[in-house]
Amino acid sequence: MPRFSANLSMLYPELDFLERFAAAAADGFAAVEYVGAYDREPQVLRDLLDRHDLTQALFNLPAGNWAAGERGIACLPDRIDAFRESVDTAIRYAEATRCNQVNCLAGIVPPGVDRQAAEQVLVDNLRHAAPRLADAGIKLLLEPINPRDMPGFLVNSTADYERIAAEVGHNNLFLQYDFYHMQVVQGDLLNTFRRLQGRIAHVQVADNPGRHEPGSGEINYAAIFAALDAAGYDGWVGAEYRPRAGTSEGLGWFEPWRRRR
Ligand SMILES: O=C(O)[C@@H](O)C(=O)CO
Ligand SMILES: [Mg+2]
Repeated sequence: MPRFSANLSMLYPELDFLERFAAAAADGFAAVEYVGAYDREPQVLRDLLDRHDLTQALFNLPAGNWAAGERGIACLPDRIDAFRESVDTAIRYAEATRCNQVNCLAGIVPPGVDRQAAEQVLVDNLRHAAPRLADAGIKLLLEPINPRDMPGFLVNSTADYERIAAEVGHNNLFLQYDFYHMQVVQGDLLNTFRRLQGRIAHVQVADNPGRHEPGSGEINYAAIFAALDAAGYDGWVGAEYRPRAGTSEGLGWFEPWRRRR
């Protein structure tokens, strides 16, 4: 039976961030995830998780200046020291929230920087991060993201992940398999999931086109959820989509799996 995590960076946009924890719990989610909450004290997050009996399923390494358009600093040649500090910060937040996996957003290749050079910076940074996170009992994930939603983003496909993971050469580098991004970039969703399942630590779902609720577009999520079960996938499934109307009103797809208190 799939276990769902509410992605608080996209769900409940009608609420302030800290109010979204209660809303997700009230709607029957057992876990939450988000891009990052480094502007909050870790204990504030831990208190909310405890108060609402929620698991922290995932968050991202610090991703730079989000408002200025940065989407990760791991491939930026002039931010290597900042990246290495970000790993320590992420460990501190993961320990406080009992989160056992973090995603690395590779970043957008800056103008004038060669993609291969940016990828080498990413590889070197992941070689730094993977063992440190492993020592803390935290999985490091790498998420391919489609270039339509995030133009210039360095890691777009599972082939990119496989090439980079082979270069990094550390077993603590897993794949974050976002079905929405993978549908946009490469399709063949279930074959790819099955082939890479041993390296997939987290999946996320949204439909295409529009990145709205599962069942709103072309992706057969009934088949995908059944296949996750059949494959014995025991990770979280991140509900990471733009609600078409109110978040709670749009949770009809989630009915079979709500946690009933
Ligand atoms: O798919 C996404 O956009 C997220 O998983 C993420 O981490 C970057 O926003
Ligand atoms: Mg995602």
